[in-house]
Amino acid sequence: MRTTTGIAAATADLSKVYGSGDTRVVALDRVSIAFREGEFTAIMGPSGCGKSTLMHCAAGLDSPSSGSVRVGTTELSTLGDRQLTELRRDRIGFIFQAFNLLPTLTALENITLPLTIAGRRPDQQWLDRVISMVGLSQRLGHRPAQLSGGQQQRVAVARALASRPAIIFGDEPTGNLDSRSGAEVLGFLRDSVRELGRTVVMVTHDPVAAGYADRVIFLADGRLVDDMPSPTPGRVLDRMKDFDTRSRTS
Ligand SMILES: Nc1ncnc2c1ncn2[C@@H]1O[C@H](COP(=O)(O)OP(=O)(O)OP(=O)(O)O)[C@@H](O)[C@H]1O
Repeated sequence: MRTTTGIAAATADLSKVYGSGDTRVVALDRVSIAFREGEFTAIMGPSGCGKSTLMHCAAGLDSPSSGSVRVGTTELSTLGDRQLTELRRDRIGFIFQAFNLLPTLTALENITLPLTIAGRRPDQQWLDRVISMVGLSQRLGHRPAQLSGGQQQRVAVARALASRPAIIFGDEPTGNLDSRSGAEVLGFLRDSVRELGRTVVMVTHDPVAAGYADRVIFLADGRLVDDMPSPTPGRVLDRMKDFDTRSRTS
């Protein structure tokens, strides 16, 4: 689904504060960022800088303390719990570090589970395209225990794509994979953007993973501090080293 704005999701002055008094933590401090349609963005920054919080707020999994989030043209604060659940189900795909597959279901059943729960019929042509893109056509009857870690994450990628979501969020999607399987999954995420026209936003610690993205945004102490187009692993690594140097000298 194309919006008229060309923006798949955006935050404006998004802040998130956890706790109060001595335990108060400002996880996000007035972050304004737009994720453009058809773009693959990586979110990076030192541990605890707010990457996961940004992703969770942008995906409607967590609510802002102040500021706003929209997905497409929908302002999330205008939605009730049920509408928010439906928006997540219908318009957002998720891929986590843990594959989160149901062990008793086959690969195909796992892929179509969100659609089954929503009572929707899969768009068969789209599903076939997704399954062949991730190379699972010969494994559809296997259960997760009969698949390698890389294959299980491919099932999770196909599951995230099955409903043709406007935007896919990945939280360290290659964190549990060896480098070869990780490279495959990153290649599929890139193909989801290039070939299937999706929008992908991924949190990662890995400069090599970020090198697959079209753009890397960097957070530090809850603030957006840099925005790098056409990243390479080398440039991302240099930027990350810069954070290390500053935190040692400050
Ligand atoms: N539920 C919570 N309650 C209190 N503080 C929290 C909560 N979730 C996150 N925080 C704090 O907010 C800050 C940002 O956390 P977040 O998980 O977004 O960082 P991150 O950049 O994803 O970290 P990492 O790279 O280590 O996963 C951290 O200081 C964290 O301790």
